[in-house]
Amino acid sequence: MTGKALPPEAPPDCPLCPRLVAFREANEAAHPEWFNGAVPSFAPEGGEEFVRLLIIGLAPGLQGANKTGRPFTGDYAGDLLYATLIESGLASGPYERRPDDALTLRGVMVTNAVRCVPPQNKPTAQEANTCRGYLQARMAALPNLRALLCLGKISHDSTLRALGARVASHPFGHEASYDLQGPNGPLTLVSSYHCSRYNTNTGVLTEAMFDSAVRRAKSAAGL
Ligand SMILES: O=c1cc[nH]c(=O)[nH]1
Repeated sequence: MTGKALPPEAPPDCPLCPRLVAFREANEAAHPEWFNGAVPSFAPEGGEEFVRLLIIGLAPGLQGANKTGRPFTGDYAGDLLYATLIESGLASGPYERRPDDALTLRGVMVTNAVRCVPPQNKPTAQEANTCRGYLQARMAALPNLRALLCLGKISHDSTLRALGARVASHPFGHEASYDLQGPNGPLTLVSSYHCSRYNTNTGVLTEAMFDSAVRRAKSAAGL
């Protein structure tokens, strides 16, 4: 943690993680037309007060959210995430891999544990710690938040720490679910294997498994 209170959204040119700033600058030089910044959370229709479920990914993909500026937009993980949200009634299409595609979320916000793209898709523990202040502020700014869906172990662990809960007492697992205290009242945390192409290609996560985790989180959120 930085020790300093952070706002719910990072400025696009957030300076907190030197390695991520250097990576951003290299990406900017190579692809000036890309977004190349800390990616803001994707809010539902109606805004923050309508958010009952917060979906927390790992970090922007280089050619996905880092390019388009919207979480999970433009890469395989987003294809699966947004198709599943549409199927379960938590979003309305079309999802077309671009931020102006008119996709709308219903009662759900999508964010990331780390807001800037990391090299090789792997944030360091220090980067997750530093970015956690934004996640804490993000949760605190959602007055009607009831449930969290954490995609992958890094998101799961970072979210537990953001809530002041012990990681060792709340092990990660697919559809692991814990009742915790959030900044604005009780929260149910549901975890899922990350919806990455790697996990679906290797059979770690099937579409049916992902759908089931999303529906569990939807139900916990009362949506
Ligand atoms: O975790 C992820 C993966 C892809 N895109 C994101 O925004 N987050």
